[in-house]
Amino acid sequence: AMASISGAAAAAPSSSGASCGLRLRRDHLPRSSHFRLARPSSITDVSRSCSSSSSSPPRSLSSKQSGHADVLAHGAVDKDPIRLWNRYVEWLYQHKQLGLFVDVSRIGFTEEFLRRMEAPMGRAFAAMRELEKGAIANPDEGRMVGHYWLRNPALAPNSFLRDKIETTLERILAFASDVISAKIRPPSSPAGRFTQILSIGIGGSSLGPQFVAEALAPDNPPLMIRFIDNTDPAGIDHQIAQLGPELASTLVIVISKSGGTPETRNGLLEVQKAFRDAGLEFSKQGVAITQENSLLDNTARIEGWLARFPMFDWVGGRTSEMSAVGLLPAALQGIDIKEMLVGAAQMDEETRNTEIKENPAALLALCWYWASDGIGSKDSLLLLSRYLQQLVMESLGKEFDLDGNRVNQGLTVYGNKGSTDQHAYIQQLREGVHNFFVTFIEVLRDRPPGHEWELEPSVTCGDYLFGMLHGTRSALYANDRESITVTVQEVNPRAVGALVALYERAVGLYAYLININAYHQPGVEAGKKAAGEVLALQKRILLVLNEASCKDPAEPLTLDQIADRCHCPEEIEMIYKIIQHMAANDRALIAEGNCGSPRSIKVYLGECNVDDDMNS
Ligand SMILES: O=P(O)(O)OC[C@H]1O[C@H](O)[C@H](O)[C@@H](O)[C@@H]1O
Repeated sequence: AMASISGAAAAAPSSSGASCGLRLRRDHLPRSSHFRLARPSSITDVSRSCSSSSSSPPRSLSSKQSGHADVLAHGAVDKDPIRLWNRYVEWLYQHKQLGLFVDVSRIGFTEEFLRRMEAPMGRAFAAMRELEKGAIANPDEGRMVGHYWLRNPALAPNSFLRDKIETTLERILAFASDVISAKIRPPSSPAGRFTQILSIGIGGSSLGPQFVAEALAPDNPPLMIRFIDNTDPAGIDHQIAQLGPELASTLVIVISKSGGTPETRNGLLEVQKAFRDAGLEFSKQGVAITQENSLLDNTARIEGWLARFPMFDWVGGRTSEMSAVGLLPAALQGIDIKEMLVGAAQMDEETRNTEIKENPAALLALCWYWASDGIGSKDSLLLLSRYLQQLVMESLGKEFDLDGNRVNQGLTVYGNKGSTDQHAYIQQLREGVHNFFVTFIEVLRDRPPGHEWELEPSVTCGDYLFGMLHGTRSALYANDRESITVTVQEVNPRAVGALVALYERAVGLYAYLININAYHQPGVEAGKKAAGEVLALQKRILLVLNEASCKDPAEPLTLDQIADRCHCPEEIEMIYKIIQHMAANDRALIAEGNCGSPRSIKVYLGECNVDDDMNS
């Protein structure tokens, strides 16, 4: 199998037999540094199955931004095949134990660039060493950053943390084994065992498990997993409907580091209702993964759920794949989680190397720096791009640097898999806006041994995928589009662990190069806060409408009147949107007039609510 990533400045990984793409985009040149950026965006493309390769489209530059044209057009790349081959051989990185290769030869960095980067890279290595020793590497949240300890507990800064990591891992293994062997079983399952997992979580509490399930779960896992990672009622209903009577055999894993994320809470409440409706006892089938004493943890404890596993303050959501968040669901699907940890630990070891050429994460970080954007994709690695999207964009997309300067940093990541991208957006990558770089994730073994067959003389389905990846790589390069290629032998737990560790480290090093905090996400809060305000406004609207509807006769209100009585005339557009949404969902609210002419609308409630429970 193979995978590919395409883009201009950054890169992303993917795993076995399919292709997947990611794209990294930098919308602003790093003002904090004196290094010139080649291109402001990137794509990752990973491919593994016979169906494809992928990447995503680069950011288009406005005419104003095209002032960067001089930067973007930093020259045609070297196309002399023999010089390129020499460059390939000179820069090819190989991790012997892991069978993993990184090829940066198609990124056109120069010797001079590397010399200039030596000192900043040295500082990044030093900062990373401090981080691993337990420094407060996430300064404004005052937290340590300890995901590297998860795969090597001996590195944890004290024995208390070490014990916690080790005990949690033992508990995960024991619990998974007991569930699989039906020692732990649901009370009223016809199958007499758990056969399904329903995972409820969002962001870092879902993307890693989704990626790993897609990449590594066997075709017939001991427990099948499905995900609720949104607050979309139709999506939730769909998952529950698909489970049908198997709800009685479903282990529900609720994952939230904070334990208070509204989407996750909503998913839990919806699923608990489905359990009640089916006459099932949720607590006998529920598991929580969250920080100790969070709202979720307390709920699970008070309700006596089947099990609780900890998340640690010092592990960020987007780097939690090797914590209970990623390991418990994986173990329950029969995935060898110890192998994942070994792969990650081996990659960690290698990415501590201060010799840049021997450090694949440093190579990636430098390429991102040079090109400043990237993407990748594949089939079993399909979800790698989405996983990396959060890892890269939530870590690197920052308004301010560590010194408080406004820098508006970031790399945009998108991607898909294999030839899928070939048939979608490669056209633009090769010929359109030139502000990206691509990362191909190549998987050498495209089918398990004994299953190969030639669908035409001398050619397998996997050969096609291979041809598509390398054809795309060449065709892009011929048009000056740079790429990185990460190659793994096959998609197995060790390789997936290694890829996760590789990209975690590359993000960490790159963040130091551009002097930003990769471990906080202040920008995420703004949207959450605004969402809360929308819900509060909806409650106020309902109170105002109720008051008017209780008059005799009921008094229909225009949007202006509602806004006025809510004391927020500036929110009139949001009031219109809220009423439109409630009317579309038959919420006891009657809107007369034409939605296309909002000023004509008059609204009242179907009935006056005198018992005042709307106030509660
Ligand atoms: O795990 P939780 O606390 O529920 O958080 C889930 C997600 O919430 C926010 O969106 C954060 O920005 C993410 O980093 C996090 O992964």
